[in-house]
Amino acid sequence: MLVFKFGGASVKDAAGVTNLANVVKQYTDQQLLIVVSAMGKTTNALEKLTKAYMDQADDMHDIFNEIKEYHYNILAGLFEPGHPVFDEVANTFVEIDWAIEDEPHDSYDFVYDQIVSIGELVSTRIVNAYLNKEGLKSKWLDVRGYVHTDNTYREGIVEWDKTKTSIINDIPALLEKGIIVTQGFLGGTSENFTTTLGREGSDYTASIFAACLGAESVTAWKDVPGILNADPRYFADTVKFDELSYTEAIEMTYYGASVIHPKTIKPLQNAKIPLLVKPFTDPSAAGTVIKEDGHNQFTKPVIILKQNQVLLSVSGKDYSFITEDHLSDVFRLFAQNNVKVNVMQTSALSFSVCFDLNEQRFEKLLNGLKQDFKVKYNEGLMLITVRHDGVNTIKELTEGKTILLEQISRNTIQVVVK
Ligand SMILES: Nc1ncnc2c1ncn2[C@@H]1O[C@H](COP(=O)(O)OP(=O)(O)O)[C@@H](O)[C@H]1O
Ligand SMILES: N[C@@H](CC(=O)OP(=O)(O)O)C(=O)O
Repeated sequence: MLVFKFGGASVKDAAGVTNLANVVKQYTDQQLLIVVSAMGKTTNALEKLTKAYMDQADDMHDIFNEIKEYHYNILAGLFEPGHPVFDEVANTFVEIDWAIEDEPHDSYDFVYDQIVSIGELVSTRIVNAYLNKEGLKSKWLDVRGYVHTDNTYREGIVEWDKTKTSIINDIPALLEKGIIVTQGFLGGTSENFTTTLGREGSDYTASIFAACLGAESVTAWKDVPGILNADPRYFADTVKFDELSYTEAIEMTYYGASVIHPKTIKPLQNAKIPLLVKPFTDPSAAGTVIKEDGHNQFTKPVIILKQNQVLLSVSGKDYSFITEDHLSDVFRLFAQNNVKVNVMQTSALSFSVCFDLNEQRFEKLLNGLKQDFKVKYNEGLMLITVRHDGVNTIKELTEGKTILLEQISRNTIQVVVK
């Protein structure tokens, strides 16, 4: 059996959904499980809605109406009026109406997951209905009953044993009957609350299903020809990798290559399942194959840019040396607030850490750190990572910029710049 993952870009409009169905039609001789993300930039819009609701902002209903409007336009491009999918989508949106009628709950991350998850619940309703309309036998599956997580909202940790048991118990028999369409990015807790797996986590969902089912391969259908040496949004002369090893792919995604979610590769590597990254605009193209013996050929350095970084330095209030005790206090606060470190550096009197900005978590982290340390920080920075022979590339990329932190290892150069 095959696992397909279609991301937001592939289903951003009615033409995208039609294209998805055309791709799927080429694989009707195979058992298929299809993981779908929210349409276009819906997750960003739902994040905005969550913030507006938590702040009880005046534009809360306008933001929500825009999200509904966007989906109803796509529906209108795909179905005749009166098709049952209109009601299915409306009923799914009603869950947000109910949620935002009440006073905001204390936990931002909990509310976030209950609201933001609607993006995938709606997109999969639309895709599933369209596949059926096109004569492809498919079934909508609520992923929250299969991908079980703990209750770390916005970053659900998958409970693998329980997840594997649920998937193996039901999915093979369902696949015998037809295609399965399910939501990426979502999980469910033991109390039946919705969690999300971290932004762009739908790739990870595909890998979870593939690993549990022993799939032949996973294909992530993207708006790029495959994995390139750099993000084509920022660099003109990119080259595509025909093959990559799991290890190189893990390193690239760990440093922030946003084409694949960082948690995706490991389960596939453990189960020896190849990951294909292919363009949804040209389904017969080879794309990139990530596999155990994937041959890494670096004709150009790999470049990874991470925007919206914070560089924070802590030092003792009494100018004392930074000791292991201090570091353990600092790391405890990072772990408690779910802030992941991208780069760190220690000197005698201070400890510097670079991480992605998440406003709510950052505020809590700062409050904690300020109890015991002097804290300085810069926001709005960029982390540049260059791998494989990147000395000249890093020089070019940092020209005219202020370097605030630099770290060099055998294969990798990282700089934080303003
Ligand atoms: N090294 C890279 N190779 C290819 N694409 C990359 C790379 N780094 C970043 N990207 C970006 O990743 C995007 C595709 O990933 P993503 O947007 O997460 O896809 P989707 O959400 O549709 O699954 C591309 O449009 C591209 O801008
Ligand atoms: N919709 C979620 C999950 C996801 O993976 O999306 P995409 O496949 O479009 O990156 C997000 O935007 O974070």
